Amino acid sequence: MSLLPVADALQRLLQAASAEAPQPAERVPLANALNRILAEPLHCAHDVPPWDNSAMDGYAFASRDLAQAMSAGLRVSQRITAGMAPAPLVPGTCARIFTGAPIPAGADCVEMQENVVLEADMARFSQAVSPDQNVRPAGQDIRQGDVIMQAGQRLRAQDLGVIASAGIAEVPARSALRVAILSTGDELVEPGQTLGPGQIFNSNRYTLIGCLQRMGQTIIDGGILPDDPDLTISRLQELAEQADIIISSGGVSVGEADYLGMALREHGQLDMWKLAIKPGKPFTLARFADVPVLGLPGNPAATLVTFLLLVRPYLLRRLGVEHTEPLQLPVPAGFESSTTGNRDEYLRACLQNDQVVPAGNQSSGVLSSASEATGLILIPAGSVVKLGQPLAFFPFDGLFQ
Ligand SMILES: Nc1nc2c(c(=O)[nH]1)N[C@H]1C(S)=C(S)[C@@H](COP(=O)(O)OP(=O)(O)OC[C@H]3O[C@@H](n4cnc5c(N)ncnc54)[C@H](O)[C@@H]3O)O[C@H]1N2
Ligand code: MOO
Repeated sequence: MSLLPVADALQRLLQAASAEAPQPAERVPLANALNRILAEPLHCAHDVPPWDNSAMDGYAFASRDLAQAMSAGLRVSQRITAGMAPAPLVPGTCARIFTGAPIPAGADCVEMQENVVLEADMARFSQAVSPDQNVRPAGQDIRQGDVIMQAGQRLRAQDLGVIASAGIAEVPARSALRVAILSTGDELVEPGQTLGPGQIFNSNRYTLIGCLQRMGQTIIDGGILPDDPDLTISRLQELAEQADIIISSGGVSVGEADYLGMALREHGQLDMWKLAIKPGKPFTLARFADVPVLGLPGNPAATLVTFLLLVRPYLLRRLGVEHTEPLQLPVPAGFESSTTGNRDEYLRACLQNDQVVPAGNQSSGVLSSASEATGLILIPAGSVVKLGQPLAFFPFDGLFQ
């Protein structure tokens, strides 16, 4: 059976996500909206800033009075601080003004105080100022009626600031997806318990919790599923009643105890299985009781890599995000590799002297190298790596968002 190229798998995942009903929108106070995804575009009801204001602490005046300002000086007729509504400027005078304060009617520029000599109430300017100098015009940042952000935008700190500057207190955001996570395997015990013979600690559960928490989604804990065909079906049924999506780890390869994959193939609808990706080959997309199931391979590095490269874009698209590609930068290879594989290989990698190098042991069963790493690098199927050759580097910071 040939392996599905990663690009095709991704396209199918995104299509499957787009085909689901849009996630409902809810109103979220701006202070709680970090990382939320806008459900509708936002319009600005006001000019930002709302009025012309000073960019400097200094003196506001009419530029036609410049010659007088530089010879005899201009009388200071008023003092304007930020937050005031100033009276119109008395013709032939200037106004003491501070950064952010409104420009009075009749003034069209501001000279900074460092270039002004003050004698009694007369301000004499030591250099020329042009019209509009040091004036921040109304609407310089945002114009009334402008769309400030599009639907599908994930809100970053600076976005919250922009929305606040437009006076918007609550935003329409996509509600969180209810994501069930299910760990499979008789060998698993939870950290904190005692390991018996043949047992290992469940690490994938925590990797997935971290990934989903970082994305702000609601986690339904499906616990550890023993290797039992009937229990597999009943647990999938239970979770399908509560969740929008089920993400499992393990049990999707070809072993005789890989009951999860069997249940999906025999009692659900299989969409895809076996991709040209390393680690992560047995990644499975299926539906069970009409709920999408994303079956991640159990090897801990495969769970991490397939979540970041396949599940994350799927979830983002479910939340209405159009551009789901992670940040990728070309970085020269600090190593060579002459072996070629038939799968796109994602190595856990570190940056070293402006080059990328593999981090530690790259076995699919080894996770500590992912902790050492700062991102993933891609070695496309069928290619070798030459020293200095640019490789696609995916920083974890871009992959976890
Ligand atoms: N004959 C073949 N064997 C395997 C193939 C194959 O093509 N033919 N593919 C290999 C690849 S590639 C992968 S990846 C794994 C994936 O197998 P499963 O998804 O069925 O995963 P399991 O067999 O259940 O577990 C694999 C491995 O991972 C450990 N594991 C599972 N869950 C957890 C967890 N929650 N926390 C920590 N570790 C976990 C498990 O103990 C196994 O060591 O199949 C290969 N085999
Ligand atoms: O697909 Mo797997 O190569 O062992 O992770």
